[in-house]
Amino acid sequence: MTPAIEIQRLGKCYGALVALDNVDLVIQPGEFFALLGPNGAGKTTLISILAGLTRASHGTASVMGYDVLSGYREARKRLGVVPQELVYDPFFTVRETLVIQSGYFGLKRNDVWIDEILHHLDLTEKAHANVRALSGGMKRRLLIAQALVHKPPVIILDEPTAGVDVDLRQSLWQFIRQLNLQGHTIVLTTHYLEEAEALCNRVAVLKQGKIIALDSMHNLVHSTRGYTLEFRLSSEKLPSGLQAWPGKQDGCLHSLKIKDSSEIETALSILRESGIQVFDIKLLQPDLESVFMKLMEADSAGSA
Ligand SMILES: Nc1ncnc2c1ncn2[C@@H]1O[C@H](COP(=O)(O)OP(=O)(O)OP(=O)(O)O)[C@@H](O)[C@H]1O
Repeated sequence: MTPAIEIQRLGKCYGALVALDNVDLVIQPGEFFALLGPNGAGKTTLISILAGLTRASHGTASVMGYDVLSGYREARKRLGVVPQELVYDPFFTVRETLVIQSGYFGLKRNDVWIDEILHHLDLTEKAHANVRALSGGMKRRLLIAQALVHKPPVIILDEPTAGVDVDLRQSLWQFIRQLNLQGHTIVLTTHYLEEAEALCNRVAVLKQGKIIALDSMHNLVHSTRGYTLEFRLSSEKLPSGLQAWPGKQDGCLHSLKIKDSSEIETALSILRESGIQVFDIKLLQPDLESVFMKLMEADSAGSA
């Protein structure tokens, strides 16, 4: 099967700064893929190279088998990119913007699809409004609509929900999920890790231009073994039986790392016997955020 995206030994330098450092990555058709990383990791640079907006210093990148340089037009036709920055032409209405964008891809009769996108992005009522009169969140929705006018098989969303309210986020994700179920490949960058965790099947974590983790979402989230038992006590001091357990403390709020359910039992019986009152108790499962934080810490320790 031709990969949706194939990147080999891709590098990008801005003077002495290495923004991408020999990145290899293959994303298969139909994947819902998360490209994560802290600010400045190189996500937008990678996306710009795929969209033909930035030239790589070395290496190759292709979209649905078309090289982004030598097969630029074919690659671009198959890719829809929602950019992070709000860029728009203030002189047109929402609908005109989408008709013009369709024209770039040689699509003359695209009204039915444009209506459908406007509906899903809750922009139908704004179809005839001038773009400059839209709120920030609506402008972002229009960017998403623009990226979808040519029904590209591969869709890259760079921080699509920044500044978008909760209601719209839900309907936006529903729409993107539906596109994914219809076979579109989705690549998402976001700093909302719970969104990535809920939506994506596979994930790459970039840091300083390098991929430091690449796995299925399930494997990555469960790569951290164990749970955290969090409880609020009547005392700042833990009973002596628990003092040597790994964990941390913030006043009367204590978090203990535990391996399995038998340790929950042990911890609770030690607390009961000590006579210290327990006000609140929670068992926290590992999530993408905790794994991400760990990866960042481990990598900094390794590179220090
Ligand atoms: N045009 C440019 N000139 C010089 N340096 C650049 C340029 N574009 C990006 N960089 C640098 O390249 C590195 C990667 O930036 P990039 O925007 O790709 O990161 P990012 O992962 O998208 O970050 P964010 O999450 O903040 O959007 C950063 O150190 C950035 O300062």
